[in-house]
Amino acid sequence: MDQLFSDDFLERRACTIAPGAVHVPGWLSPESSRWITARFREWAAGPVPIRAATVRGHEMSVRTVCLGWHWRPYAYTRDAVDVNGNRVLDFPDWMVRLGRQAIAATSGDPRAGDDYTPDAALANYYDDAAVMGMHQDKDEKSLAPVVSLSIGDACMFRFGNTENRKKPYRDIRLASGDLFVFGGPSRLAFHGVTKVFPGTAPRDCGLSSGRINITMRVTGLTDE
Ligand SMILES: O=C(O)CCC(=O)C(=O)O
Ligand SMILES: [Fe+2]
Repeated sequence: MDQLFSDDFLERRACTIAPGAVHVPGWLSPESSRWITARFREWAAGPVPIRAATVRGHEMSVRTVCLGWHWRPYAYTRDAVDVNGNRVLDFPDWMVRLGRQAIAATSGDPRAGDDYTPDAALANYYDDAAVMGMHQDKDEKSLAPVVSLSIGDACMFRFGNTENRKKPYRDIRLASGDLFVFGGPSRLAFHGVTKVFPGTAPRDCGLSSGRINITMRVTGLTDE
């Protein structure tokens, strides 16, 4: 039994999508997923409530609450100047540890995550109709990897190239519990979510409908 769930087993399940981009299906246990979903509900309540960011005059279909630093198109600030002016919640220590484990799990080197210290997270909620257009995560000054966790309904995640929104790209189904890390040559790859698959959330993940996605980042910013 121990053998079945050894690190080796998990490493073999990691799938490289592009250089520096790795997908690990089912990385989070149902118990961890439920616990994170409960935290997400707390974050969504404030001090900065979850909101749809406005991009070029249009509200996004995805709603987002931030930790550590508040993201708005296209800058990070400590205070949510486009919502209610409140300071966002601190970046939790447990999430730093989880981020380090994610880097270790996707690199195959148990020490690879030791220096990884994410300081911002975007926690997104997708309802049945929500999508996210192709974009780069490029408001960070650091090129440290982005760690992405998904809980709830599955989605189609489009992972593209670093040049433009067009082909070549790969469509990957991200399901509840999946980990996706993109760094190195893939750090500035365009990516987006083209579809959520309603009714696909496992019963034991803590979320009965919709999809939570959390991306951890290293902003490279300091308070002046
Ligand atoms: O929902 C996802 O899987 C991706 C989210 C994303 O790209 C972002 O928040 O920048
Ligand atoms: Fe992104």
